[in-house]
Amino acid sequence: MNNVVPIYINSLSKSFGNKLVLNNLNLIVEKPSIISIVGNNGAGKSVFLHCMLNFMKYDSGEIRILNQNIDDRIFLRKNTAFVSSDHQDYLEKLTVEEYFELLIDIYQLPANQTINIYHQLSEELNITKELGTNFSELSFGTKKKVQLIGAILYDPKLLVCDEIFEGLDYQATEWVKNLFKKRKAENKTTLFTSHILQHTTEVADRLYRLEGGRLIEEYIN
Ligand SMILES: Nc1ncnc2c1ncn2[C@@H]1O[C@H](COP(=O)(O)OP(=O)(O)OP(=O)(O)O)[C@@H](O)[C@H]1O
Repeated sequence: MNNVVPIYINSLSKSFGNKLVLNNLNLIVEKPSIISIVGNNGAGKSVFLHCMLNFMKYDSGEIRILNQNIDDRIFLRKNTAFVSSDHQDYLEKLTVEEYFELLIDIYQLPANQTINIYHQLSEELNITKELGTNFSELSFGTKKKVQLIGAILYDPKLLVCDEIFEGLDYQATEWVKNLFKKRKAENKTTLFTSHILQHTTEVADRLYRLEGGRLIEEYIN
């Protein structure tokens, strides 16, 4: 029996000064699935994802990912991946290939096999020419592709993507949707934010709107 709850968030609050961004927000994802969050600019989607993955401090609430409290940051980093909407500070000065090599070391992945996989994925996503380029010099969409490939290499149980479809071409968009579905078939959870409702409704099992600092479930036809 699978008792692992991918996401459990109870009464999460976060403010900046006197500006309350997350207001007793709750989210329970009880089984591997594809979850989407939409919301207006400034609604708090990115702040929510950063708190959830312990990249940002929050004021109060309880967050458990895959049954573990997020204070266990090593567990969190091993079992989750974050594809940010624009940059990843620690990546900026690495080339794409250096980043993938670093992941092989950190996650103790089988080197030859993983090198073959990232070359294959780089071809599929049309970024082979960028393997020697510094992350900071890549285009918006390419940065997302690189982070996605990095995530696939260590195959986390929870993949979190911020504004994933923005900046991706048609082919990459379809590729990402297939990736999310494949992950679900393998009992892994994906949570993504997006402004593009069409992609959201095509792929998500559950859709939430972040509004007034809380998540409100919307129904997908
Ligand atoms: N480090 C920070 N310091 C102060 N305010 C912040 C900080 N980060 C975010 N905010 C504020 O929190 C609110 C939510 O921002 P957030 O980036 O989470 O919105 P979002 O829903 O992701 O928006 P978008 O769709 O435009 O990306 C905004 O009002 C923003 O100005």
